[in-house]
Amino acid sequence: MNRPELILTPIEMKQADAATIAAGTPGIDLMTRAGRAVADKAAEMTARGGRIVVAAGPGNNGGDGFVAARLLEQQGYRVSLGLVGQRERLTGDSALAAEGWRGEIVAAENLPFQQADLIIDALFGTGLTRGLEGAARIAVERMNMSGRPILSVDLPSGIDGDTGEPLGVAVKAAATITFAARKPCHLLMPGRTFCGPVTVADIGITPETLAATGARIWANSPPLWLHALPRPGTASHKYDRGHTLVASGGATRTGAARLAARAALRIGSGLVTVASPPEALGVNAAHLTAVMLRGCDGPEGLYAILKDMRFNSLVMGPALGVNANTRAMVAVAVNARRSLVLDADALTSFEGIAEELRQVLRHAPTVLTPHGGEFGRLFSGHPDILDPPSKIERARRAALYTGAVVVLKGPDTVIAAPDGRAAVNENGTPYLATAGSGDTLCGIIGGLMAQGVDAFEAASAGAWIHAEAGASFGPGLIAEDLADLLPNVLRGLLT
Ligand SMILES: NC(=O)C1=CN([C@@H]2O[C@H](COP(=O)(O)OP(=O)(O)OC[C@H]3O[C@@H](n4cnc5c(N)ncnc54)[C@H](OP(=O)(O)O)[C@@H]3O)[C@@H](O)[C@H]2O)[C@H](O)CC1
Ligand SMILES: [K+]
Repeated sequence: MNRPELILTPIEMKQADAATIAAGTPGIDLMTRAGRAVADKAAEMTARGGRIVVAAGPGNNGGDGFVAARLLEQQGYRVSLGLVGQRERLTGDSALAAEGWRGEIVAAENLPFQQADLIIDALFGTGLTRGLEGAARIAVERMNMSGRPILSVDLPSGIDGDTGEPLGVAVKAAATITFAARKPCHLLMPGRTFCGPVTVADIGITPETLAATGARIWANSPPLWLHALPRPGTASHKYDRGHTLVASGGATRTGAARLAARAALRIGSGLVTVASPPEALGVNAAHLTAVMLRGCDGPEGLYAILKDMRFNSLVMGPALGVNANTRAMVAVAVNARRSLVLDADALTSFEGIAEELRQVLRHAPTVLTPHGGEFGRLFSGHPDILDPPSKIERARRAALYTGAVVVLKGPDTVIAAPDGRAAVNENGTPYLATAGSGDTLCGIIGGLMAQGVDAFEAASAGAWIHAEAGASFGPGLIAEDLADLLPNVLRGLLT
């Protein structure tokens, strides 16, 4: 199986860079390999003899641009190069790289972008510290307005490598070539949409060196969790595959729990039961077949059900109601020490009192699945959690604070564990933004935990599988479809 794909933050990348140099590879060699990779990619995108316009910045990103410019000219391209800043101010490896460029150097904002067959954006990479102003800003605006394809070196200039946020104006690239590993901005929104397809070039920094930085962010894909997915043995009994309990809302709010329950069953939970308020038993019974049904009158009812130790995984929140009753049910669930997924109303019931939730959560493996709005409500009054500009950091801090795995949903769903591990999902589809989609996701995660999958792997696998199912259907998707798309996704993973 492939290795999980490690994502490096700009700081970690600099550490890996420095460690490689300290181990004997000169920095200019790394830059030359990086520049060669850029030139190869540019040549792939442009017919021989075409016109390539390179915009170089004052740091090493610009150095990569100088190397690429030289190599492309040697290959017969007509290359123009422009610089932001003074040639004499270049230092270190980028000064060395600039020495290899014998052509003219113009001011970057005056480059003939309109006439380019390809623009190479080598203005700023991982060293960007603030929004672009002056000549750099004008150069980026002109590049974007030219309508010509742009290849960004490392990342689109103007995008923050850590967060994926534009710090002002930013390059809209047709493609991006990065080095050694992807950075968070290549996966997180909106950065991902500025990059175009991203190629990772090997410049001789080993996977061991990357890992030695202590990097703990991964692209969420099967190599991260496939080993943990349950595979029933020939002697498996349904009780070996766990029993998921899903709490239903009142008589007019029962659909969400059934969506979660069906997904839990499809993902392989041996048994699934909906715990329904007495007044909703009729409507739930009318719609359930393989999923079982139990009457459950609030916290006391739940306490009674959970005396049966075979219920090993609970899903609570979808349409459960935002109130003290829900809070009390969460407390009962947590005290029963079963695996727990809390979503929607089970989170919003703790609006502004995340401390109360944190107190109860210490007891059991728990996954919280908020979308951005629920996250903001739950942690209102916690600027330390809500304010970091990186979505990964926000999810991590929430995980650390609550002791739970946090799935912060969106087109770039981030899954974070209290120990600092984080995964970023990127296989979703906008069609998943539909009513009931989240209910299905928490059913999938609960169903995986019922089968003994650890919280972080269950949440990561659940987010990926859910997105894959949605993407496989595409236009017209409704939440009712999702559970029945799971077998096909599972077949692809397990056979
Ligand atoms: N990672 C690797 O293994 C390799 C990476 N390479 C390339 O190097 C860049 C990172 O290079 P670095 O020099 O650290 O950073 P940048 O080139 O991105 O930018 C730094 C310079 O830009 C100035 N700066 C920053 N923000 C702005 C701004 N908004 N406006 C104007 N100037 C700005 C900064 O100056 P300060 O004033 O902030 O001090 C620097 O002068 C990486 O992205 C790769 O492309 C290697 O070539 C190969 C190995
Ligand atoms: K760039």
